[in-house]
Amino acid sequence: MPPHSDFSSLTILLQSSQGLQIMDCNKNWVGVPYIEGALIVQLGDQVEVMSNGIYKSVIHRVTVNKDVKRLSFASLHSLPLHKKISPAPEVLGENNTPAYGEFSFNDFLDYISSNDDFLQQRFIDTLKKSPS
Ligand SMILES: O=C(O)CCC(=O)C(=O)O
Ligand SMILES: [Fe+2]
Repeated sequence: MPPHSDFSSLTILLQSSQGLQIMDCNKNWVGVPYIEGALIVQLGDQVEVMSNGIYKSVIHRVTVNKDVKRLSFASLHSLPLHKKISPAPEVLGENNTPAYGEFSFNDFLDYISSNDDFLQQRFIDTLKKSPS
């Protein structure tokens, strides 16, 4: 699975073997260790926007190999389809400046269905008021 962040608020994941990798703050790929029965919890784009970037949605990818069969169960938890999501006023700084525009899950679906290269540009980057 190519690099992406999840559109959700929270993703809860169970993997049957190693394969998930996350990108660290130095843009290096780090393997998530396989621990039998462990649930992996990832923050998604909705939390990054609601927290005005205090919490980052994790960029991740999955690698497999021909020798080991791998199953994963990903449960993505999201706000309702048309609910508008924007930075919470409580977390805005002194300047009261949101770093992201508002969006709904429906806006995300429109974006990926009308952009063939949606894996090249993350949806959340289109919401940022200034490039990072
Ligand atoms: O298979 C995995 O470990 C991750 C799956 C995933 O990233 C996703 O479903 O969004
Ligand atoms: Fe994912």
